[in-house]
Amino acid sequence: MTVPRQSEAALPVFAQAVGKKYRRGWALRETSLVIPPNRVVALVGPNGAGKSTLMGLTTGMLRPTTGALTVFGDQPTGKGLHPAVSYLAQQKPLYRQFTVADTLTFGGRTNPSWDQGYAEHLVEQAAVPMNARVGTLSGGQRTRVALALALGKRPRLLLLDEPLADLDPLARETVLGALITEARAHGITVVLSSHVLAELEGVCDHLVLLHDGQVLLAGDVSRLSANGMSLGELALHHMRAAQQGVAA
Ligand SMILES: Nc1ncnc2c1ncn2[C@@H]1O[C@H](COP(=O)(O)OP(=O)(O)OP(=O)(O)O)[C@@H](O)[C@H]1O
Repeated sequence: MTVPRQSEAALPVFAQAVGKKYRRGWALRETSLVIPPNRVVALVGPNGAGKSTLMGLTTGMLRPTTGALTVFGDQPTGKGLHPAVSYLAQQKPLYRQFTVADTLTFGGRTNPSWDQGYAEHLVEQAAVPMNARVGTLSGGQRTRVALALALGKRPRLLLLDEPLADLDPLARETVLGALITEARAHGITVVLSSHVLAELEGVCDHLVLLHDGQVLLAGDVSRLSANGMSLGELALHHMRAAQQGVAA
């Protein structure tokens, strides 16, 4: 896959034959992948497929063993996130002793592109009290604060590693709805990893399916599912076929 250098700068993620080897073996092998702009991407695959590893390479927390990966044309340095990228880990690491207001102030101090008004608006929209300590919030409220922190940076790429795992079904629907509205309104590319395929249905328009450290399927859902399969059906069909060792 050859992409001119200039175009690479427009791509949220561009991976060329990327491999990542841990002591126990290869977590990702020869992975070539383009994540185009303005997509809401479902990053799916069975346990151990390499999803978190791909996220780690994109944030720069991990370095590739082989190949190269760029984020808007830049190789992640490992010295903090790319200025255009926000990352929300599953554990949503927030300071429990901080109030919500303190958390947003912290966001402002650590991000040059911080939009305080926008972050406050997102917290207010979620009806989370500004003066509440983070440690006293419910899982759903913490997720909304973590999202406000991630979006307040005004990222062009938002990485979410199983962000909804600790939410009840209603809160999942609300949080996803709010997230997608923001992403579409502001042209943010979102990469969402989840095992709950049903919740990605109607939300994600692009699919990256990993299996055993390799890309099994990647592309816009409308193009991949020519026979009308939903995103969930498509992913399950290919995962089953890969598990049985047959071509889908
Ligand atoms: N720090 C590490 N050291 C050694 N092996 C690791 C490390 N992190 C991940 N692995 C291995 O790399 C492979 C891919 O792991 P990864 O966490 O990227 O998968 P995943 O798709 O995110 O899985 P899950 O859906 O279970 O979270 C697995 O075999 C895992 O055991």
